[in-house]
Amino acid sequence: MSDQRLGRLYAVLQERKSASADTSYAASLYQKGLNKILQKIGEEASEVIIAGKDAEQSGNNQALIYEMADLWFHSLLLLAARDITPQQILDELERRSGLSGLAEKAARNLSQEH
Ligand SMILES: N=c1c2ncn([C@@H]3O[C@H](COP(=O)(O)OP(=O)(O)OP(=O)(O)O)[C@@H](O)[C@H]3O)c2ncn1[C@@H]1O[C@H](COP(=O)(O)O)[C@@H](O)[C@H]1O
Repeated sequence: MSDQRLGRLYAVLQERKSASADTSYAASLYQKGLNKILQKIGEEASEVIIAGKDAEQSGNNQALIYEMADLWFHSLLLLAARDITPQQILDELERRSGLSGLAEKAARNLSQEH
């Protein structure tokens, strides 16, 4: 299943914390700091939006798949930088399963009022 592959990539990204920025893209971003990683996520999210609109117009999803992979990669890098495991995100999604998105949103709004 794909989440095993995400887990393997996450493990590589953890290892890259001690790698040289000259040989590792992940290491180069860690060394630039969290703000740089967050900036990359913003850029990749913008590229996903553009690719999503293009996919709707052209009927071709290829560029959207490519840009989404970049966004997932940089999101995994952020998780690794903060020592959050992919499993913790899957657990949060699991916690929400069986609950309508509308009901979940109502519960969120209630908890923000308190
Ligand atoms: N899956 C990826 C992956 N996806 C995207 N990218 C990089 O993410 C960058 C995003 O694209 P941009 O167009 O924004 O790149 P850019 O213009 O070079 O970036 P900036 O100079 O603007 O920062 C590119 O440099 C891609 O190579 C990735 N880099 C590495 N991996 C994997 O991560 C692991 C660790 O990689 P290293 O740290 O490089 O060893 C390896 O298993 C790699 O396969």
